[in-house]
Amino acid sequence: MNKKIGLFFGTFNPIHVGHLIIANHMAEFSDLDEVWLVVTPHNPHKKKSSLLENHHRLEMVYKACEGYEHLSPSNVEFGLPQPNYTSVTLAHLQERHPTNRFCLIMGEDNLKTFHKWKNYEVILENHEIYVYPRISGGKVENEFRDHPKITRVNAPRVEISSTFIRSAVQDGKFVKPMLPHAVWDYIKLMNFYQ
Ligand SMILES: Nc1ncnc2c1ncn2[C@@H]1O[C@H](COP(=O)(O)OP(=O)(O)OP(=O)(O)O)[C@@H](O)[C@H]1O
Ligand SMILES: O=C(O)c1ccc[n+]([C@@H]2O[C@H](COP(=O)([O-])O)[C@@H](O)[C@H]2O)c1
Repeated sequence: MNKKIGLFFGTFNPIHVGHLIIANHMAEFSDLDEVWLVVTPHNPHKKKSSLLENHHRLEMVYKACEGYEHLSPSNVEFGLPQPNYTSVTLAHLQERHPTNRFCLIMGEDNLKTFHKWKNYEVILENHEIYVYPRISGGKVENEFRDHPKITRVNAPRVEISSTFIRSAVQDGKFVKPMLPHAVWDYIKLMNFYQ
């Protein structure tokens, strides 16, 4: 069956409620059939230090998606060259699942730097992008304004970050409401970010 899949890429170190609210909103309130949360081993624009191992980040995404029928974790980038360029991953997925239509889900912050991504023109030629609002500085390039392949989805803004959570856990703070329950329990059990 032809499915329209939204790909929500991230390092998810760890996945938090902000991510989950966006993924669920996209699955429920857009024309996407499913949302896949793709765990990225190495974002080309970020340093790899202080990252938990891939399988731990994936495990947390698994736990977060439990009970959400339309959300699935994906480890597709684990087997691809690093750093992980999204254009490479998209080409790989399209070849593996030729009948699916893959769209990118990104926050407005990422759209502002999208012109610096490798082969961004090719991505836009072959895929739609669903953008949700995020508070951030800078401006969206003119070429991406009113672009026929870019759709804005008015998802709620929840400004939580993984960086904040890592630093709070290290300081012994109780930040359980910012994380899916099972993710908080796993972080505590494994003594992550201490
Ligand atoms: N609170 C949030 N609401 C909506 N989108 C978010 C939120 N936090 C992160 N994102 C988006 O989710 C994707 C994955 O984010 P990522 O895993 O880098 O999380 P992060 O919280 O931004 O992490 P870090 O603080 O470690 O940089 C990115 O596209 C990012 O813009
Ligand atoms: O392909 C690129 O050139 C590229 C450049 C920057 C970021 N990305 C991807 O965008 C995703 C979200 O990035 P981030 O930093 O907001 O978590 C992450 O999975 C990265 O691999 C991809």
